[in-house]
Amino acid sequence: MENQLFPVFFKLNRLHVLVVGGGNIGLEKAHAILQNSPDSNITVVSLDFLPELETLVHQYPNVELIRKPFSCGDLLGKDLAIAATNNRELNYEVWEKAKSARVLINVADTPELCDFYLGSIVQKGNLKIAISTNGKSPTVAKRLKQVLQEAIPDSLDEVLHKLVIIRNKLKGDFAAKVKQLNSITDVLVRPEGENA
Ligand SMILES: C[C@@]1(CC(=O)O)C2=NC(=C\c3[nH]c(c(CCC(=O)O)c3CC(=O)O)Cc3[nH]c(c(CC(=O)O)c3CCC(=O)O)/C=C3\N/C(=C\2)[C@@H](CCC(=O)O)[C@]3(C)CC(=O)O)/[C@H]1CCC(=O)O
Ligand SMILES: NC(=O)c1ccc[n+]([C@@H]2O[C@H](COP(=O)([O-])OP(=O)(O)OC[C@H]3O[C@@H](n4cnc5c(N)ncnc54)[C@H](O)[C@@H]3O)[C@@H](O)[C@H]2O)c1
Repeated sequence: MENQLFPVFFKLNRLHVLVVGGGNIGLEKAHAILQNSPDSNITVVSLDFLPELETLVHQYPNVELIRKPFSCGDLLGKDLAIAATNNRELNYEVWEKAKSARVLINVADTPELCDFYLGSIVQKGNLKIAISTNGKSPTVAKRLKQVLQEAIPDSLDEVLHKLVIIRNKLKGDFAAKVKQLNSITDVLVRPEGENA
């Protein structure tokens, strides 16, 4: 198997993310997280911050910026960390400290050190699709996201809403419900032109 990554969907309003570095990459990662999870708890520790990061704080109350050099105490109480400074040795040090604190870490300039990658994300209402190229080409991940964003009809969210109603109305045991739900949604995978 080429890509052995296992995608998960974090509830970041219940977790706390540390970002070390308030430059371009720190901003990009914080922004990507907040686009998806606006209630994320994020602490950014950095010597200085891009003005865009300072603006983000006003928009997202659960984001805090702390102007200081990184120290291992910054990892206390954090669940995930992103090392995004412009100093490779320092990013390595953040990685070492995160590993001893058992905090999962993404080191933006060193994929080999990453416990997890951020994905390129398609959003259609309740539907979310995360794309990874196994770290090979984030640009291709971004392009594929654009293709899928266009290709998936907005009406799919209505389908999801209707299925919640149907799911709650179905009678019978678990197996019977699964059977009915599969039969109702069969149309989604039936080749075009084929009748039921
Ligand atoms: C998906 C996305 C999520 C996000 O960050 O939000 C993401 N990168 C995005 C964009 C992007 N990043 C880069 C470019 C420039 C062109 C290019 O290199 O392609 C572009 C494109 C652009 O900005 O247009 C440069 C880059 N990225 C990494 C390195 C280091 C290296 O590879 O060594 C370097 C080189 C630095 C240098 O050369 O100095 C590493 C990683 N970037 C990942 C994710 C992880 C792998 C994901 C996967 O498995 O595919 C991984 C491994 C770790 C991580 O960061 O989590 C986001 C798409 C946003 C969207 O969907 O719109
Ligand atoms: N994963 C990705 O998507 C990706 C994409 C492009 C670049 N990169 C890599 O990411 C790295 C960061 O790039 P950038 O453009 O964000 O750099 P940048 O210069 O814009 O930002 C670096 C930040 O690190 C902070 N910093 C420096 N020393 C610190 C310390 N001791 N404690 C706390 N903060 C400190 C600085 O204050 C600054 O805010 C580069 O090595 C680059 O190669 C990764």
